[in-house]
Amino acid sequence: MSCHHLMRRAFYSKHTFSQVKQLSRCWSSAAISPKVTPGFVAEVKNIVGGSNVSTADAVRDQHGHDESYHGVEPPDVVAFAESVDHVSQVAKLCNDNGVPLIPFGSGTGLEGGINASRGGLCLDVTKMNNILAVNAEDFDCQVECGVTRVTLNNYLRDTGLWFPIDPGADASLCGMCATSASGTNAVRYGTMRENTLNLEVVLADGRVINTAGEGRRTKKTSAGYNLTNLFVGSEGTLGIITKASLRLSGIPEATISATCHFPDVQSAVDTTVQVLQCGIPMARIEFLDEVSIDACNKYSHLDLTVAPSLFLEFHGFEAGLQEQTKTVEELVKMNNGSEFRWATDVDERNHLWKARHDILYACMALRPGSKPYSTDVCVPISNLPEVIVRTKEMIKEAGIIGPIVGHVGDGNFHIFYPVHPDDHETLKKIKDVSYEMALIAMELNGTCTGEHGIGIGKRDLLVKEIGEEGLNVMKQIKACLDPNGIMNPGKVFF
Ligand SMILES: Cc1cc2c(cc1C)N(C[C@H](O)[C@H](O)[C@H](O)COP(=O)(O)OP(=O)(O)OC[C@H]1O[C@@H](n3cnc4c(N)ncnc43)[C@H](O)[C@@H]1O)c1[nH]c(=O)[nH]c(=O)c1N2
Ligand SMILES: CC(C)CC(=O)C(=O)O
Ligand SMILES: [Mn+2]
Repeated sequence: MSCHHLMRRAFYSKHTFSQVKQLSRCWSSAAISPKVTPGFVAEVKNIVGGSNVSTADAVRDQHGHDESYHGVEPPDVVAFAESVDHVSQVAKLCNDNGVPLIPFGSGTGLEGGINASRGGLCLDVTKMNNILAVNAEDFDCQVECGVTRVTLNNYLRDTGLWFPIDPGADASLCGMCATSASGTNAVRYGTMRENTLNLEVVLADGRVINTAGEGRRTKKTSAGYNLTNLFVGSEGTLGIITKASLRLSGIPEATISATCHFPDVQSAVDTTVQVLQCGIPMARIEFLDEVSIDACNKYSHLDLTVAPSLFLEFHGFEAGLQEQTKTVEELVKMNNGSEFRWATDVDERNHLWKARHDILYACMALRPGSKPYSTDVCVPISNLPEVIVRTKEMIKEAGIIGPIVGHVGDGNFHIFYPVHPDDHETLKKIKDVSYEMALIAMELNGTCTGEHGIGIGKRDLLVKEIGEEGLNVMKQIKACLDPNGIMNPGKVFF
């Protein structure tokens, strides 16, 4: 462990979140990585242009944290790339000088992925925001790394196509590749893994590769190793993704949303399993426990019954949907669920899903002034009731507030703990319960993260999940692609 790392660790363990935030600002006036010299900054300016480089505190602070509870760790310098050539030259410069290089998509991550724990250069790619091609007949497109999900969908509106992966946040599409994001539509449309056809990646030494070969954008390939999926979920530790070829889907002819509630968690999850077993191609099946529903009612002005609930969405042809909704209604009834509350008109549907996506902010409003500590585990769906019920017991025993929401159709769920950053006692309880929950998920053949990634928060869990040997192979791959260890150091592994 480097001296700098030890210093940081000691520092963070002794200070409150707000002190750290304040002090890291003072710190930030001095270079964290001694290799970021004025000469180095001048060379970066030569590459991307003076106006695309900043060492201002405000800019570094803004780039030193994501939407998670982790404190601010600003980089020494922020550079804005405008082309692949910029990215390639900056990578080579960092590599030659041993300067940490942290790719920045849009900063919506939830595991501290962009924190500059070891200082260095943050490469912001938001200016690379061109939609390069839409091949409507082939259901695919190619975008530069800074294009966000909402921008792409607005652009596609008149084509009858859309990009369905929806983490709620308006993340950059290559940031979504980097974290292997998914969200509410994954039960029907898959995750970033299934929807990425090819990536252009700049490696640590500046080389540029296309993971499936230049220009390839097929739905299938058996050509060699799957480099595309090596980079999906690599969290900026293997290279900078500069372009993505993505699969698109047809906008469904008809869409219906509904909510219903249940006497307990088990019946909501049993219903989900039975719906999937019947082969109903649900677009969304989201679980919200009674605490989340209460938070949603208050924050998003809904008037739902405060009970474990499902938010459902059906996509398809009008006639088919009638059959599907009828079957699901019957299954809900069989499991003692309530009547459906329908949301058929577009405004009503948007309001419902906005409320679901705003859950993070709704939960924080339960404790004004709090920050969100979010968790993310995924298990085989039949084990979902057990992990949720056991976690709820731990939450009750610890005396903390922990609303649960889940992409139940995938066996994936989150708990958001609204916590005051200075409340160490509660924070410790939350960390303990979260850790235990991840261990339970793994004991039940699950993973410690379904969609948010490892970042800095789950590094010790990764080795438990993958095993020493598996982790060693990951480290060997990293060493092969990034021998100087400059790519987002301190993320995914220690
Ligand atoms: C309110 C809310 C709700 C949700 C979520 C966030 C928030 C704020 N998320 C998480 C989030 O949307 C997700 O992590 C994004 O995919 C990250 O994209 P950014 O562009 O913001 O990456 P960001 O800039 O935060 O970076 C994330 C990581 O990727 C790396 N990175 C970014 N761009 C890169 C590039 N071009 N090349 C290489 N590495 C790059 C970074 O270095 C970092 O390690 C989520 N997610 C989810 O899966 N399901 C969900 O339901 C939700 N819900
Ligand atoms: C845990 C949350 C902050 C985000 C998320 O993944 C969700 O709302 O589904
Ligand atoms: Mn989620």
